[in-house]
Amino acid sequence: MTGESAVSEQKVAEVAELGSQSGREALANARRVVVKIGSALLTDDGRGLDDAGIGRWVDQIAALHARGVEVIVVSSGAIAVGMSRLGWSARPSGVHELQAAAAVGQNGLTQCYEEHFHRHGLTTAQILLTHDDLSNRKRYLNARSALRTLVDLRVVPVINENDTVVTDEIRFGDNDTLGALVANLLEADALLLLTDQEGLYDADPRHDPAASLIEEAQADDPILVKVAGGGGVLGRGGMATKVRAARLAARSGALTVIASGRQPEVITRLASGERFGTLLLPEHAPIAARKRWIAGQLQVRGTLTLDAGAVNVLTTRGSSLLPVGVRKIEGAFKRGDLVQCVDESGQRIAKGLVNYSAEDAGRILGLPSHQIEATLGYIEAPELIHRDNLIVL
Ligand SMILES: Nc1ncnc2c1ncn2[C@@H]1O[C@H](COP(=O)(O)OP(=O)(O)O)[C@@H](O)[C@H]1O
Ligand SMILES: N[C@@H](CCC(=O)OP(=O)(O)O)C(=O)O
Repeated sequence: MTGESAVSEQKVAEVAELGSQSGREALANARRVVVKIGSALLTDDGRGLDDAGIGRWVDQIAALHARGVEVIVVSSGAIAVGMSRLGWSARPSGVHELQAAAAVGQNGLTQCYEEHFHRHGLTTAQILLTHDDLSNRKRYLNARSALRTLVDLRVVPVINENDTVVTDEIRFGDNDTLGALVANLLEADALLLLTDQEGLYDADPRHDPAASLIEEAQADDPILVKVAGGGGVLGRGGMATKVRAARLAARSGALTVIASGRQPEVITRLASGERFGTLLLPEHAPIAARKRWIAGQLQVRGTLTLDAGAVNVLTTRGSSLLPVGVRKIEGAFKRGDLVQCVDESGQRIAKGLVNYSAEDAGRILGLPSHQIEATLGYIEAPELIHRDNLIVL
Protein backbone atom coordinates (compact mmCIF):
# COMPACT_ATOMS: atom_id res chain seq x y z
CA MET A 1 0.00 0.00 0.00
CA THR A 2 1.22 3.46 -0.82
CA GLY A 3 1.43 6.52 1.36
CA GLU A 4 -1.09 9.29 0.80
CA SER A 5 0.97 11.96 -0.85
CA ALA A 6 3.31 10.13 -3.13
CA VAL A 7 3.33 7.38 -5.68
CA SER A 8 4.77 4.31 -4.05
CA GLU A 9 8.43 3.53 -4.62
CA GLN A 10 7.33 0.18 -5.90
CA LYS A 11 5.17 1.88 -8.52
CA VAL A 12 8.02 4.15 -9.62
CA ALA A 13 10.27 1.10 -9.98
CA GLU A 14 7.55 -0.68 -11.94
CA VAL A 15 7.16 2.24 -14.31
CA ALA A 16 10.93 2.46 -14.78
CA GLU A 17 10.85 -1.24 -15.59
CA LEU A 18 7.94 -0.59 -17.94
CA GLY A 19 10.03 2.01 -19.76
CA SER A 20 12.55 -0.65 -20.66
CA GLN A 21 9.89 -2.98 -22.09
CA SER A 22 7.83 -2.48 -25.20
CA GLY A 23 4.33 -1.22 -24.40
CA ARG A 24 2.87 -4.57 -25.41
CA GLU A 25 5.25 -6.51 -23.16
CA ALA A 26 4.35 -4.16 -20.34
CA LEU A 27 0.68 -4.95 -20.95
CA ALA A 28 1.44 -8.64 -20.73
CA ASN A 29 3.10 -8.00 -17.36
CA ALA A 30 0.36 -5.74 -15.98
CA ARG A 31 -0.68 -6.72 -12.46
CA ARG A 32 -3.62 -4.35 -12.04
CA VAL A 33 -5.91 -3.49 -14.94
CA VAL A 34 -8.99 -1.29 -15.28
CA VAL A 35 -11.35 -2.57 -18.00
CA LYS A 36 -13.90 -0.01 -19.18
CA ILE A 37 -16.78 -1.30 -21.24
CA GLY A 38 -18.63 1.43 -23.13
CA SER A 39 -22.36 1.92 -23.74
CA ALA A 40 -22.01 1.54 -27.48
CA LEU A 41 -20.68 -1.96 -26.93
CA LEU A 42 -22.59 -3.18 -23.89
CA THR A 43 -25.96 -2.39 -25.27
CA ASP A 44 -25.20 -3.92 -28.64
CA ASP A 45 -25.83 -0.59 -30.32
CA GLY A 46 -29.14 -0.08 -28.62
CA ARG A 47 -30.56 -3.61 -28.73
CA GLY A 48 -30.84 -4.04 -24.96
CA LEU A 49 -28.09 -5.44 -22.79
CA ASP A 50 -25.64 -7.72 -24.60
CA ASP A 51 -25.78 -10.47 -22.01
CA ALA A 52 -23.73 -12.92 -24.09
CA GLY A 53 -21.07 -10.25 -24.65
CA ILE A 54 -20.86 -9.52 -20.93
CA GLY A 55 -20.58 -13.26 -20.32
CA ARG A 56 -17.57 -13.47 -22.66
CA TRP A 57 -15.79 -10.44 -21.15
CA VAL A 58 -16.42 -11.79 -17.67
CA ASP A 59 -14.96 -15.19 -18.67
CA GLN A 60 -11.78 -13.45 -19.81
CA ILE A 61 -11.59 -11.25 -16.72
CA ALA A 62 -12.04 -14.33 -14.53
CA ALA A 63 -9.16 -16.03 -16.36
CA LEU A 64 -6.91 -13.01 -15.71
CA HIS A 65 -8.04 -12.94 -12.11
CA ALA A 66 -7.08 -16.60 -11.76
CA ARG A 67 -3.57 -15.65 -12.97
CA GLY A 68 -3.37 -13.18 -10.07
CA VAL A 69 -4.10 -10.04 -12.12
CA GLU A 70 -6.34 -7.57 -10.28
CA VAL A 71 -9.13 -6.38 -12.53
CA ILE A 72 -11.48 -3.48 -11.89
CA VAL A 73 -14.45 -3.09 -14.22
CA VAL A 74 -15.89 0.29 -15.17
CA SER A 75 -19.16 -0.40 -16.92
CA SER A 76 -21.47 1.97 -18.73
CA GLY A 77 -24.91 1.02 -19.91
CA ALA A 78 -27.28 1.87 -17.04
CA ILE A 79 -29.22 4.48 -18.99
CA ALA A 80 -29.38 2.41 -22.15
CA VAL A 81 -30.51 -0.70 -20.25
CA GLY A 82 -33.04 1.36 -18.30
CA MET A 83 -34.44 2.75 -21.54
CA SER A 84 -34.83 -0.72 -22.90
CA ARG A 85 -36.48 -2.04 -19.71
CA LEU A 86 -38.87 0.90 -19.67
CA GLY A 87 -39.67 0.41 -23.34
CA TRP A 88 -38.32 3.81 -24.37
CA SER A 89 -36.90 3.88 -27.88
CA ALA A 90 -35.41 7.38 -27.76
CA ARG A 91 -33.02 8.69 -25.13
CA PRO A 92 -35.00 11.18 -23.01
CA SER A 93 -33.65 14.68 -22.68
CA GLY A 94 -35.13 15.42 -19.24
CA VAL A 95 -32.76 14.99 -16.30
CA HIS A 96 -35.31 13.15 -14.17
CA GLU A 97 -36.18 10.66 -16.92
CA LEU A 98 -32.45 9.98 -17.42
CA GLN A 99 -32.04 9.50 -13.68
CA ALA A 100 -35.01 7.15 -13.62
CA ALA A 101 -33.65 5.16 -16.56
CA ALA A 102 -30.27 4.89 -14.86
CA ALA A 103 -31.86 3.65 -11.63
CA VAL A 104 -33.80 0.94 -13.47
CA GLY A 105 -30.90 0.02 -15.74
CA GLN A 106 -28.19 -0.12 -13.07
CA ASN A 107 -30.13 -2.96 -11.44
CA GLY A 108 -30.04 -4.92 -14.66
CA LEU A 109 -26.34 -4.24 -15.18
CA THR A 110 -25.37 -5.28 -11.67
CA GLN A 111 -27.45 -8.41 -11.83
CA CYS A 112 -25.91 -9.40 -15.14
CA TYR A 113 -22.29 -8.95 -13.95
CA GLU A 114 -23.04 -10.67 -10.67
CA GLU A 115 -24.50 -13.73 -12.37
CA HIS A 116 -21.66 -14.09 -14.82
CA PHE A 117 -18.90 -13.62 -12.23
CA HIS A 118 -20.75 -16.03 -9.95
CA ARG A 119 -20.29 -18.77 -12.59
CA HIS A 120 -16.55 -18.41 -11.87
CA GLY A 121 -17.01 -18.31 -8.10
CA LEU A 122 -16.08 -14.62 -8.01
CA THR A 123 -17.70 -11.95 -5.88
CA THR A 124 -18.49 -8.52 -7.30
CA ALA A 125 -19.10 -5.17 -5.65
CA GLN A 126 -21.14 -2.35 -7.13
CA ILE A 127 -19.60 1.09 -6.75
CA LEU A 128 -21.39 4.19 -7.98
CA LEU A 129 -19.36 7.38 -7.96
CA THR A 130 -19.94 11.02 -8.72
CA HIS A 131 -17.27 13.49 -9.63
CA ASP A 132 -17.79 15.04 -6.23
CA ASP A 133 -16.66 11.79 -4.59
CA LEU A 134 -13.28 12.12 -6.22
CA SER A 135 -12.90 15.90 -6.03
CA ASN A 136 -13.38 16.17 -2.31
CA ARG A 137 -10.04 15.04 -0.90
CA LYS A 138 -11.51 13.26 2.11
CA ARG A 139 -14.01 11.33 0.01
CA TYR A 140 -11.33 10.59 -2.58
CA LEU A 141 -9.16 8.98 0.10
CA ASN A 142 -12.19 7.14 1.40
CA ALA A 143 -13.12 5.80 -2.04
CA ARG A 144 -9.49 4.76 -2.55
CA SER A 145 -9.38 2.84 0.73
CA ALA A 146 -12.66 1.08 0.00
CA LEU A 147 -11.54 0.08 -3.49
CA ARG A 148 -8.15 -1.10 -2.28
CA THR A 149 -9.83 -3.18 0.39
CA LEU A 150 -12.13 -4.80 -2.17
CA VAL A 151 -9.23 -5.53 -4.50
CA ASP A 152 -7.23 -6.99 -1.60
CA LEU A 153 -10.23 -9.20 -0.80
CA ARG A 154 -10.07 -10.46 -4.41
CA VAL A 155 -13.52 -9.01 -5.11
CA VAL A 156 -14.11 -7.59 -8.60
CA PRO A 157 -15.38 -3.99 -8.30
CA VAL A 158 -17.87 -2.99 -10.99
CA ILE A 159 -17.98 0.80 -11.13
CA ASN A 160 -20.30 3.25 -12.86
CA GLU A 161 -21.18 6.88 -12.50
CA ASN A 162 -24.02 7.41 -10.03
CA ASP A 163 -26.31 8.75 -12.73
CA THR A 164 -29.38 8.75 -10.51
CA VAL A 165 -28.05 11.48 -8.27
CA VAL A 166 -25.67 13.40 -10.50
CA THR A 167 -26.33 16.91 -11.64
CA ASP A 168 -24.28 18.65 -14.31
CA GLU A 169 -21.93 20.16 -11.74
CA ILE A 170 -20.87 16.81 -10.34
CA ARG A 171 -20.93 14.74 -13.51
CA PHE A 172 -17.98 12.91 -15.09
CA GLY A 173 -20.24 12.74 -18.14
CA ASP A 174 -18.48 9.82 -19.73
CA ASN A 175 -17.04 6.67 -18.31
CA ASP A 176 -13.69 7.04 -20.08
CA THR A 177 -12.79 9.81 -17.63
CA LEU A 178 -14.14 7.77 -14.75
CA GLY A 179 -12.02 4.80 -15.89
CA ALA A 180 -8.89 6.94 -16.01
CA LEU A 181 -9.51 8.41 -12.57
CA VAL A 182 -10.01 4.92 -11.18
CA ALA A 183 -6.73 3.87 -12.85
CA ASN A 184 -5.07 6.83 -11.11
CA LEU A 185 -6.77 6.09 -7.82
CA LEU A 186 -5.55 2.50 -7.78
CA GLU A 187 -2.25 3.05 -9.61
CA ALA A 188 -3.31 0.53 -12.22
CA ASP A 189 -0.77 -0.54 -14.84
CA ALA A 190 -3.22 -0.44 -17.70
CA LEU A 191 -6.57 0.97 -18.74
CA LEU A 192 -8.42 -1.00 -21.42
CA LEU A 193 -11.14 1.02 -23.12
CA LEU A 194 -13.40 -1.42 -24.93
CA THR A 195 -15.65 0.15 -27.50
CA ASP A 196 -17.39 -0.46 -30.83
CA GLN A 197 -14.42 0.50 -33.04
CA GLU A 198 -11.10 -1.28 -33.59
CA GLY A 199 -9.33 1.64 -31.93
CA LEU A 200 -8.53 5.27 -32.61
CA TYR A 201 -8.46 6.13 -36.32
CA ASP A 202 -7.01 9.20 -37.96
CA ALA A 203 -10.63 10.23 -38.67
CA ASP A 204 -14.01 8.97 -37.44
CA PRO A 205 -14.55 5.73 -39.40
CA ARG A 206 -18.32 6.14 -39.12
CA HIS A 207 -17.99 9.12 -41.43
CA ASP A 208 -14.74 8.44 -43.30
CA PRO A 209 -14.37 4.90 -44.68
CA ALA A 210 -10.76 5.65 -45.68
CA ALA A 211 -9.73 6.32 -42.06
CA SER A 212 -6.76 4.26 -40.86
CA LEU A 213 -6.03 2.87 -37.43
CA ILE A 214 -3.41 4.48 -35.18
CA GLU A 215 -1.60 1.50 -33.70
CA GLU A 216 0.57 3.24 -31.13
CA ALA A 217 1.22 6.79 -29.93
CA GLN A 218 2.31 8.76 -26.92
CA ALA A 219 -0.81 9.55 -24.88
CA ASP A 220 0.00 13.26 -24.88
CA ASP A 221 0.65 13.56 -28.61
CA PRO A 222 -1.37 16.67 -29.63
CA ILE A 223 -2.35 15.09 -32.93
CA LEU A 224 -4.63 12.65 -31.10
CA VAL A 225 -6.89 15.42 -29.87
CA LYS A 226 -7.29 16.62 -33.45
CA VAL A 227 -8.34 13.26 -34.90
CA ALA A 228 -10.59 12.13 -32.06
CA GLY A 229 -14.24 13.00 -32.61
CA GLY A 230 -17.42 12.70 -30.58
CA GLY A 231 -19.46 9.59 -29.82
CA GLY A 232 -22.32 7.71 -31.42
CA VAL A 233 -25.95 7.85 -30.36
CA LEU A 234 -25.46 5.73 -27.25
CA GLY A 235 -21.94 6.54 -26.18
CA ARG A 236 -21.27 9.86 -24.57
CA GLY A 237 -17.77 10.97 -25.20
CA GLY A 238 -16.56 9.26 -28.37
CA MET A 239 -12.82 9.12 -28.96
CA ALA A 240 -12.25 12.64 -27.63
CA THR A 241 -12.86 11.49 -24.07
CA LYS A 242 -10.84 8.30 -24.65
CA VAL A 243 -7.81 10.35 -25.64
CA ARG A 244 -8.30 12.59 -22.64
CA ALA A 245 -8.65 9.52 -20.45
CA ALA A 246 -5.38 8.10 -21.81
CA ARG A 247 -3.62 11.36 -20.89
CA LEU A 248 -5.07 11.26 -17.39
CA ALA A 249 -4.16 7.58 -16.97
CA ALA A 250 -0.63 8.30 -18.18
CA ARG A 251 -0.13 10.64 -15.25
CA SER A 252 0.03 7.65 -12.95
CA GLY A 253 2.10 5.70 -15.46
CA ALA A 254 -0.77 3.60 -16.84
CA LEU A 255 -0.86 2.44 -20.45
CA THR A 256 -4.15 2.78 -22.28
CA VAL A 257 -5.46 0.54 -25.04
CA ILE A 258 -8.54 1.43 -27.06
CA ALA A 259 -9.86 -1.70 -28.73
CA SER A 260 -12.98 -3.31 -30.05
CA GLY A 261 -14.83 -5.33 -27.46
CA ARG A 262 -16.14 -7.44 -30.33
CA GLN A 263 -12.72 -8.89 -31.10
CA PRO A 264 -12.76 -12.53 -29.97
CA GLU A 265 -10.96 -12.97 -26.62
CA VAL A 266 -10.14 -9.26 -26.67
CA ILE A 267 -9.10 -8.94 -23.01
CA THR A 268 -7.12 -12.17 -22.89
CA ARG A 269 -5.23 -11.36 -26.08
CA LEU A 270 -4.43 -7.78 -25.08
CA ALA A 271 -3.27 -9.00 -21.71
CA SER A 272 -0.93 -11.45 -23.38
CA GLY A 273 0.71 -8.67 -25.36
CA GLU A 274 -0.96 -9.25 -28.73
CA ARG A 275 -0.84 -6.25 -31.04
CA PHE A 276 -4.20 -4.83 -32.00
CA GLY A 277 -6.25 -1.78 -31.11
CA THR A 278 -4.55 1.52 -30.29
CA LEU A 279 -1.89 1.60 -27.58
CA LEU A 280 -1.36 4.97 -25.91
CA LEU A 281 1.80 5.17 -23.87
CA PRO A 282 2.68 7.24 -20.82
CA GLU A 283 5.65 9.43 -21.56
CA HIS A 284 6.64 10.32 -18.06
CA ALA A 285 7.13 8.59 -14.77
CA PRO A 286 4.11 8.84 -12.50
CA ILE A 287 3.58 12.07 -10.64
CA ALA A 288 2.81 12.33 -6.99
CA ALA A 289 -0.63 11.07 -6.06
CA ARG A 290 -1.69 14.46 -4.73
CA LYS A 291 -0.79 16.15 -8.01
CA ARG A 292 -2.55 13.42 -9.88
CA TRP A 293 -5.65 14.07 -7.85
CA ILE A 294 -5.41 17.75 -8.78
CA ALA A 295 -4.93 16.86 -12.45
CA GLY A 296 -8.07 14.75 -12.42
CA GLN A 297 -10.28 17.54 -11.14
CA LEU A 298 -12.52 19.08 -13.75
CA GLN A 299 -14.19 21.81 -11.73
CA VAL A 300 -12.21 24.90 -10.92
CA ARG A 301 -13.55 27.54 -8.57
CA GLY A 302 -11.62 30.51 -9.88
CA THR A 303 -9.06 31.86 -12.31
CA LEU A 304 -5.78 33.63 -11.61
CA THR A 305 -4.21 35.57 -14.44
CA LEU A 306 -0.41 35.45 -14.21
CA ASP A 307 2.17 37.85 -15.56
CA ALA A 308 4.84 36.60 -17.97
CA GLY A 309 7.46 36.19 -15.21
CA ALA A 310 5.21 33.94 -13.15
CA VAL A 311 4.29 31.89 -16.21
CA ASN A 312 7.99 31.45 -16.90
CA VAL A 313 8.99 30.27 -13.41
CA LEU A 314 6.00 27.94 -13.14
CA THR A 315 6.59 26.28 -16.47
CA THR A 316 10.38 26.16 -16.56
CA ARG A 317 11.38 25.81 -12.91
CA GLY A 318 8.39 24.19 -11.27
CA SER A 319 8.24 27.05 -8.75
CA SER A 320 5.40 27.93 -6.40
CA LEU A 321 3.07 30.75 -7.39
CA LEU A 322 3.64 33.93 -5.38
CA PRO A 323 1.08 36.75 -5.16
CA VAL A 324 3.54 39.11 -6.83
CA GLY A 325 3.10 37.28 -10.15
CA VAL A 326 -0.70 37.48 -10.23
CA ARG A 327 -2.46 40.23 -12.20
CA LYS A 328 -6.14 39.40 -11.86
CA ILE A 329 -8.42 37.15 -9.83
CA GLU A 330 -11.84 35.86 -10.83
CA GLY A 331 -14.29 33.56 -9.05
CA ALA A 332 -15.51 33.12 -5.49
CA PHE A 333 -13.09 30.52 -4.17
CA LYS A 334 -12.19 29.60 -0.62
CA ARG A 335 -8.81 28.62 0.82
CA GLY A 336 -8.01 25.08 -0.37
CA ASP A 337 -10.18 25.29 -3.49
CA LEU A 338 -8.94 24.35 -6.91
CA VAL A 339 -8.22 27.28 -9.22
CA GLN A 340 -6.74 27.53 -12.68
CA CYS A 341 -3.88 29.80 -13.71
CA VAL A 342 -3.94 31.41 -17.13
CA ASP A 343 -1.49 33.70 -18.92
CA GLU A 344 -2.47 37.17 -20.05
CA SER A 345 -3.90 35.84 -23.31
CA GLY A 346 -6.17 33.44 -21.38
CA GLN A 347 -4.16 30.29 -22.17
CA ARG A 348 -4.39 27.69 -19.36
CA ILE A 349 -1.02 27.18 -17.67
CA ALA A 350 -1.60 25.36 -14.41
CA LYS A 351 -4.11 24.22 -11.81
CA GLY A 352 -3.64 24.17 -8.08
CA LEU A 353 -5.02 24.42 -4.58
CA VAL A 354 -5.00 28.02 -3.44
CA ASN A 355 -3.81 29.13 0.02
CA TYR A 356 -6.06 32.20 0.29
CA SER A 357 -9.73 32.94 -0.34
CA ALA A 358 -10.63 35.03 -3.39
CA GLU A 359 -11.21 38.04 -1.17
CA ASP A 360 -7.83 37.84 0.56
CA ALA A 361 -6.00 36.86 -2.62
CA GLY A 362 -7.48 39.97 -4.22
CA ARG A 363 -5.96 42.11 -1.48
CA ILE A 364 -2.45 40.69 -1.84
CA LEU A 365 -2.24 40.27 -5.58
CA GLY A 366 0.83 41.89 -7.07
CA LEU A 367 2.47 42.24 -3.64
CA PRO A 368 5.76 40.72 -2.53
CA SER A 369 5.18 37.96 0.04
CA HIS A 370 6.77 39.90 2.91
CA GLN A 371 3.85 42.34 2.71
CA ILE A 372 1.15 39.67 3.13
CA GLU A 373 0.99 39.83 6.91
CA ALA A 374 0.86 43.61 7.08
CA THR A 375 -1.88 43.68 4.44
CA LEU A 376 -4.13 40.89 5.73
CA GLY A 377 -3.24 40.92 9.40
CA TYR A 378 -2.15 37.26 9.15
CA ILE A 379 -0.06 35.07 6.92
CA GLU A 380 -1.17 31.62 5.86
CA ALA A 381 1.81 30.96 3.60
CA PRO A 382 4.16 33.07 1.47
CA GLU A 383 2.83 31.39 -1.70
CA LEU A 384 -0.58 31.74 -3.26
CA ILE A 385 -0.19 28.15 -4.49
CA HIS A 386 2.61 25.94 -3.19
CA ARG A 387 4.41 23.94 -5.86
CA ASP A 388 3.39 20.66 -4.17
CA ASN A 389 -0.22 21.64 -4.82
CA LEU A 390 0.32 22.91 -8.35
CA ILE A 391 0.27 21.07 -11.61
CA VAL A 392 1.49 22.63 -14.83
CA LEU A 393 -0.75 21.60 -17.74
N1 LIG B 1 -10.94 9.15 -34.75
C1 LIG B 1 -11.87 8.25 -34.39
N2 LIG B 1 -11.61 6.93 -34.45
C2 LIG B 1 -12.54 6.00 -34.08
N3 LIG B 1 -13.78 6.33 -33.66
C3 LIG B 1 -14.11 7.64 -33.59
C4 LIG B 1 -13.17 8.66 -33.94
N4 LIG B 1 -13.75 9.85 -33.74
C5 LIG B 1 -15.00 9.62 -33.28
N5 LIG B 1 -15.24 8.28 -33.17
C6 LIG B 1 -16.50 7.71 -32.70
O1 LIG B 1 -16.35 7.27 -31.36
C7 LIG B 1 -17.34 6.25 -31.16
C8 LIG B 1 -16.99 5.45 -29.89
O2 LIG B 1 -17.22 6.27 -28.77
P1 LIG B 1 -18.56 6.15 -27.92
O3 LIG B 1 -19.74 6.15 -28.83
O4 LIG B 1 -18.50 7.18 -26.84
O5 LIG B 1 -18.42 4.68 -27.36
P2 LIG B 1 -18.32 4.07 -25.89
O6 LIG B 1 -19.72 4.02 -25.41
O7 LIG B 1 -17.71 2.74 -26.13
O8 LIG B 1 -17.47 4.97 -25.04
C9 LIG B 1 -17.26 5.45 -32.43
O9 LIG B 1 -18.43 4.73 -32.68
C10 LIG B 1 -16.97 6.49 -33.50
O10 LIG B 1 -18.10 6.89 -34.22
N1 LIG C 1 -23.00 6.21 -16.74
C1 LIG C 1 -23.69 6.09 -18.01
C2 LIG C 1 -22.74 5.88 -19.13
C3 LIG C 1 -22.01 7.07 -19.62
C4 LIG C 1 -21.51 6.75 -21.00
O1 LIG C 1 -22.29 6.45 -21.91
O2 LIG C 1 -20.21 6.68 -21.13
P1 LIG C 1 -19.43 6.03 -22.37
O3 LIG C 1 -19.73 4.60 -22.43
O4 LIG C 1 -18.03 6.31 -21.99
O5 LIG C 1 -19.76 6.77 -23.63
C5 LIG C 1 -24.62 4.87 -17.99
O6 LIG C 1 -24.34 3.89 -17.29
O7 LIG C 1 -25.60 4.89 -18.73
